[in-house]
Amino acid sequence: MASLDTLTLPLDQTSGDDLAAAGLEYRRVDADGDDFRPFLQAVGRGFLGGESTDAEVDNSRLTLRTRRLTGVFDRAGAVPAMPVGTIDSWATALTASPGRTIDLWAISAVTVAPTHRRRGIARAMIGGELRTAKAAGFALAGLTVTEATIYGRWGFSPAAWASDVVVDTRRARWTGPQAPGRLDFVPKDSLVERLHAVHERVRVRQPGAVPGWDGRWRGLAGLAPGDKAAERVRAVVYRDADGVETGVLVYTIDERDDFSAHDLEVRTLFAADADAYAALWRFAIEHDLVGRVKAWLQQPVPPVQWMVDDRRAVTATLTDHHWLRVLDVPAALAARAYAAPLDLVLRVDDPLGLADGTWRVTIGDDGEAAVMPTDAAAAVEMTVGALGSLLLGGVRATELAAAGLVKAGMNECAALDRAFAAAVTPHLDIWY
Ligand SMILES: CC(=O)SCCNC(=O)CCNC(=O)[C@H](O)C(C)(C)COP(=O)(O)OP(=O)(O)OC[C@H]1O[C@@H](n2cnc3c(N)ncnc32)[C@H](O)[C@@H]1OP(=O)(O)O
Repeated sequence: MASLDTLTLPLDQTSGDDLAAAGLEYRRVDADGDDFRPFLQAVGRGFLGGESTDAEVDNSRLTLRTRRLTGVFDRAGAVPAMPVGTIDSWATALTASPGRTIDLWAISAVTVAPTHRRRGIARAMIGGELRTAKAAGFALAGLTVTEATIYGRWGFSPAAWASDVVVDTRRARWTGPQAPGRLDFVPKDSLVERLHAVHERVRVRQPGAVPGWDGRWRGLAGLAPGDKAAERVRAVVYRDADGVETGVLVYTIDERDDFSAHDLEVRTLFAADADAYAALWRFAIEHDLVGRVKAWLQQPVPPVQWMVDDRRAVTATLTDHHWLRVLDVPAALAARAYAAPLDLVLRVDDPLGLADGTWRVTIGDDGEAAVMPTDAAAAVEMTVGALGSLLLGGVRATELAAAGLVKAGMNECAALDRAFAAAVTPHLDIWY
């Protein structure tokens, strides 16, 4: 279904009616129409950015043409063409366990004009996306968030995490593996293809990951208009002993007062195997005239901590990154492979009524889940948010039970922990 053209789906009637009752218009925006520039300016304003130039509008259009753009308009406003609410969405693929993906309704660009905040516009827009996604057969919706306080009320919850990493290179002597391949600088204008190719190898094995897109790669590569650091972007690739490109590092060096201790800012580092990872991190840490390496969206427990002699030279700050919302419990649970058998009755509470119900969940020795509706008494109860967090195995049922988010006995929690244990720690390595 990732191939489904979401642009052809109708607008949600409930949201349209709710907004109309408040004197507001809910309508789709065509990336090639007159509405597009004001839509983009509204998104930029919502995310505290400046006004987009013509070149930036053209660049954004390349991506947003394939997405479902929806705006909320106030015809009584001073500039009625400028939406007071924006949202975009598209069908993509979430890796549920290594080598297995499930269709995901991805949501982004959620903004409401500061003049119109806290009147229920976001509620209407998010509700509209969830109902549309559910009606189209999606089992999951997902997003990355500006604030952790916003989306829980709609059943989203963190399912994959990422770490912001800072390495003090003066303390970090390399003790990690010696990679057998080679490193080479490559030109910026080759990076869209290179980032795409390496990331595709990474993300299919990485629970919590989604594919990138050309606009994302252009941005990281310093090829998007308006990028003030573009001329400082450099890129290095790793090729293994067979000449296969398995890693790419894109970075800038930001000057500090001490000319021997600048900051190397990693824009992105994708490595399809351990050798590529070690080679690229070693390159960054041992770079001359660099005192600090900073890298965002790294693995929750970054392996580089184990590759230097003073592990406290590496600071990793964990943050929730990928929030999921279950829309169809049987389909979401069937998406992944499990680590151990399980047989229990699960009750899921969903205040929005999209994924409410009671199911018998049976996981066989083959790690496959069968999920059937049942009237039997539930041994385990949880909110739809808790289920979203457990789904990829990024958090243990025992931990959520301690927080009161899962209601189950110790034995049921232990069984859930064994079954849901992730083969690879969930991680999302891009913003979307
Ligand atoms: C996937 C993404 O795009 S993440 C980006 C989110 N957007 C931003 O951070 C941009 C800046 N912020 C905004 O544009 C707006 O404040 C939004 C989109 C976050 C909220 O829009 P609003 O129209 O004001 O929200 P709305 O009025 O529908 O609020 C619905 C509920 O969420 C609550 N809420 C809204 N924003 C926030 C917030 N930032 N933190 C906590 N609660 C919030 C409201 O209080 C309300 O709660 P209630 O139902 O208990 O009364």
